[in-house]
This record gives sequence, C-alpha cells and structure tokens, in this order.
Amino acid sequence: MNIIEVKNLKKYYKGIKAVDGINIEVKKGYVVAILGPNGAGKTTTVETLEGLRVPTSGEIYYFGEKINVVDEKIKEKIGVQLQSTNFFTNLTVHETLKAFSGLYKKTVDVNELLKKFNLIEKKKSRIKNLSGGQLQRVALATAVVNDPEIVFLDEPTTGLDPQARRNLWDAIIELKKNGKTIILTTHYMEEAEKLADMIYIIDHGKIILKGTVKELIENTKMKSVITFYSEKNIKIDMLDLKNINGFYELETNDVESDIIKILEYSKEKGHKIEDISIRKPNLEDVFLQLTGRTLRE
Ligand SMILES: Nc1ncnc2c1ncn2[C@@H]1O[C@H](COP(=O)(O)OP(=O)(O)OP(=O)(O)O)[C@@H](O)[C@H]1O
Repeated sequence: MNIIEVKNLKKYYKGIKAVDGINIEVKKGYVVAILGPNGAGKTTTVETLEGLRVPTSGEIYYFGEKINVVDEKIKEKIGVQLQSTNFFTNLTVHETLKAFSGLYKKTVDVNELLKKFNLIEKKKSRIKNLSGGQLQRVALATAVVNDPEIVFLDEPTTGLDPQARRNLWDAIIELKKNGKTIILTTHYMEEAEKLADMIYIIDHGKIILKGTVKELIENTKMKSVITFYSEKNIKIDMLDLKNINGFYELETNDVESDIIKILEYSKEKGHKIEDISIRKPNLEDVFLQLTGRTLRE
C-alpha cells in the first residue's frame, strides 16, 4: 500500500512555479529520496506534505485516504525535521527533547532517544555548545519524539563533515530498520544512493526521473569507463580502446568481462598494465545527462 500518494501537486508563488505538477508514491517502510539542486522545489514539496504550506492544486493521500488539510490526526503520525532547525540555543539537549515531546499525545521516552542517537553524554549540554553533527542528531531525535510512522528529513546532512554525515546515515538506516517510512530531501547523490529505495529526481519543480538507483542508471544507458596506463601499444580484439599518450580508456557495458580480457592480454603478451581504474556511472552523471548541469551548480 502507498502510505503517501501525491497527484499532480502544484505550488505556485508569484511568478514562480516552485512545484509544478508532481506525482510521488511512498510505500510503507521505504526510504524515498527527493534529489535535486538548490531551488528545485524539494522543501516546498515536503513542507506541503507536512501541512506547513498550502498547495495551489493537486491531491494528497495519506494512508489511502484523500486529505484536504494535514490535520492533528495525521500530524501525530508524522515526524518532521525542519531544514532551518531553530532550537532555543540556551536549552539543554534533554530540555529540548522534552519540549518537543510536549507537543504530542503519544511520545517515546526521552532517555531512550538520547541513547538511540548517541547523545547521552550531551544530555545536559546547551544547544549552542553542540557540534554540527550533534545538532543534526538532536534534530533527528526531535523528528521521532512522537514515534511517528513517517519521518520527513529535509536535507539532514547538509553542512556536515564526512564522518558526521556517515554517523547520521547510520542513524537513518536504524530508523528504517525499526519500520519507519522515511522521506528525505537531499542534493547529495551519495546520500540518495546510500539510503534510498526509491529516488525522485526533481528540477525546476518537476520530477524528471524516478526509480531505484539501478533503474535510474540503466535508464540513461550510460556506460562504465575502464582506464589504465601502459607503455606498450595495446590492441585487443573486439575492444574499442582509446589511447592518449599511453593512457587507455574503454567505454563498456560489461566491465567484468572486458577487464578479464585486458588482464589476460597483459599476461599473455607480458605487457605491463598500470593504474587500472573502473568508473561506473552514478546519479551525478544521470543528472548531468538529463539537465546539462551538476547537482551542486
Ligand atoms: N515562500 C516563498 N515565496 C516565494 N518563493 C518561494 C517561497 N518558498 C520557496 N520559493 C521559491 O520556490 C523555489 C523552490 O524552493 P524550495 O525551497 O522548495 O527549493 P529546494 O529544492 O528545497 O532548495 P534548497 O535545496 O535550496 O532548499 C525557489 O525558486 C524558491 O526561491
């Protein structure tokens, strides 16, 4: 069953079509990523689903039922981590989570949350004294304080260093393991690749492609590239090798079989081959091919 379904959703501001007729389906227990560059319409989309913005038109279904407003009943079942998380900087971590749990009927034990998000040691620290990674973990904890079925995460790792980002990914994977359905926005393709069961690529308010990572890459029919270096002149039957001053490049759809051919040739002829690398197409390439721009432009 689709836990959320969005049909032809539009949100227009004066002169700006922030969201321009998008369709999204979210299955229970899935992590769905909305991936797109700055200004693509990601925040507008999720905040409309959260009931924070009123759509211009379109239909939203929660748990199979069409809704007109995101009412209290739905708000009890969703958890929201806002992009611009404005906590009271003088409150402690514990006080912050307590304050958020006061907003809901059903809540989980705050100490459990502190444990779960590795914040026990920071329990009495003031928000203003936390690192970026710790702050994002508090934000994630506030999003599940009501034990929601669906968790919305708007660019949860923006601005974090790689280690803090990986820690947060682990926390998100843990939420999924606990059966939560997660909708996250991101402009990091690694994040979508790592976490998402289904990806919607959005640009200028429209979904330009959807699918699993594998489907998206296969869909665009992009090839992998094998590169290596050799001082010898290498010519292998059936392989269209490009040679630029000893740096060889091969575009291929069958990395495994072609790499074996190259290695067998090298062994047979005694021609030394160095610096072999394989580059498989990723979501950044998919986006570039579709739009002519990179995700971070
Ligand atoms: N309240 C508003 N009034 C007018 N225009 C808005 C408003 N909110 C967003 N927009 C515009 O709508 C477009 C989409 O913005 P949105 O914040 O949804 O994009 P985004 O993909 O979340 O970007 P980012 O990654 O920068 O957060 C942008 O052009 C933005 O300037």
